[in-house]
Amino acid sequence: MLHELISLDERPHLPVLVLGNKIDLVGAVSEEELRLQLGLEQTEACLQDLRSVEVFMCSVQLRSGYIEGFKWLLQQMRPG
Ligand SMILES: Nc1nc2c(ncn2[C@@H]2O[C@H](COP(=O)(O)OP(=O)(O)OP(=O)(O)O)[C@@H](O)[C@H]2O)c(=O)[nH]1
Repeated sequence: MLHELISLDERPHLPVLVLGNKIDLVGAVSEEELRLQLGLEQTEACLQDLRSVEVFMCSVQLRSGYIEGFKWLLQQMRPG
């Protein structure tokens, strides 16, 4: 599903923000593991020039991480 979204020829300029939430919980996966599980390593390698995809680890509970993610998203969507 994520790969289908990322690989879409339609609107290739639109960025994709992946939020890895609940990092405050014991046993939460690391960013590395999340990227691996989502297959984002390969995606980055082959789609780097096509679509921006970024992972931000966060915790809504601790109010951390997601603001940076949305800031990144806004930045990607600014013209120029
Ligand atoms: N510990 C912790 N709990 C969270 C966090 N974010 C959301 N939750 C809790 O996770 C539960 C499910 O939240 P929902 O907003 O219903 O999310 P959902 O996508 O419908 O369900 P899940 O996929 O189970 O998270 C709620 O009890 C939230 O309070 C977080 O960063 N840390």
